Amino acid sequence: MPELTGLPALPNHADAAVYRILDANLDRAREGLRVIEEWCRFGLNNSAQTEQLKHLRQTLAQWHAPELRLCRDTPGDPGTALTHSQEAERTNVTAVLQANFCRVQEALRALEEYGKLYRDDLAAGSKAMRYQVYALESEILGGHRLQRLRQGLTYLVTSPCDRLLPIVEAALQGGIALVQYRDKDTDDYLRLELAQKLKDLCHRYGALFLINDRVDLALAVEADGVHLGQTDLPVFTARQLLGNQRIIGRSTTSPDEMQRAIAEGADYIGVGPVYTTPTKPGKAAAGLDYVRYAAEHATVPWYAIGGINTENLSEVLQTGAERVAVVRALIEAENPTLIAQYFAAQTNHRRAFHTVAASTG
Ligand SMILES: Cc1ncc(COP(=O)(O)OP(=O)(O)O)c(N)n1
Ligand SMILES: Cc1ncsc1CCOP(=O)(O)O
Ligand SMILES: [Mg+2]
Repeated sequence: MPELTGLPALPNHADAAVYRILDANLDRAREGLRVIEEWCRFGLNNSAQTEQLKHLRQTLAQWHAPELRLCRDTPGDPGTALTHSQEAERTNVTAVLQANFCRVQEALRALEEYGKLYRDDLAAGSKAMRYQVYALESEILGGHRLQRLRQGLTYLVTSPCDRLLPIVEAALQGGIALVQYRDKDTDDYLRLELAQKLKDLCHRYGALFLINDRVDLALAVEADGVHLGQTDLPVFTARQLLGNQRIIGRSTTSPDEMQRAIAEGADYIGVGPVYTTPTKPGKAAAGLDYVRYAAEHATVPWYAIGGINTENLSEVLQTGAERVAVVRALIEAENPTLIAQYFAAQTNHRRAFHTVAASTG
């Protein structure tokens, strides 16, 4: 590599290619940071995060030396014509943020690796910056997670079936806000693979993705959280493993369990089974009385669950629920999109009713 002092000699072909890689990735990282910065500034009104992102962009600009720009050859770059079909699919702010965090991290990794052939300080600086961006991602999307949890009204809990991915995608197209991967019997290596695919799918639609029972799997696939029953890990232990940025849900079947789950720091609770259900054989129904109790006493988001379908949904909503979780109603539906749309419309309508009722006293 040429000396960096004064005007550089023209680099040979391999060096020029490295310079072009560095040039392209410095631009890519800065552009991605700018997209994220705009949300911190105008969407979150968070001046500390906005400043941090601006500082990162300025550091990248300082690294962008003239000799790197000089090697740019945009018309001769075969990559400029390539677009990924998912680039066009940005259905909401979360999807935009996720895509841009990913873009920045990839660019920083390329800068770190190719930077080693250019300047050690650029390589080391890119590595340090990548860790800062990971931390920012969990801060921004983590806070965002709880916000999205509060907004989400419809929850699909999966059960094993041959066409799980297309069924979940169809439900997401109908507006499902959360998906929980629940599968008790499959081998772990297959669960890991499927969980990863489901997470990618959910995130493409801006839905939250949680894992049933298994904190280790949730960590492995970087899920948005876990759902734990009364005999699963304690919320406190899961919190130690998952930190504050991920969602922890807890099943409850009685007022005592509800109060304990809230005191232990669950971010949301399942309330049910409202009706007996073959999905949880042998489990007694907690009934509509418990739904009524939740409507009056729950201080965290809560999902009515258990035996809920299009026929009894209005009864559950009229008893006070505004969020519902279902397995069979969607997994066994002939048209999961239509059913999901129905659930989304009814729960939205109910929330609007509750909002008006609260504002008029
Ligand atoms: C949203 C939601 N609520 C309740 C449950 C039930 O959890 P659990 O009691 O641990 O039973 P399993 O689902 O593990 O059989 C849930 N999964 N999701
Ligand atoms: C997992 C779970 N926890 C309480 S009820 C239930 C199953 C709900 O399944 P379905 O919606 O098919 O009745
Ligand atoms: Mg469980």
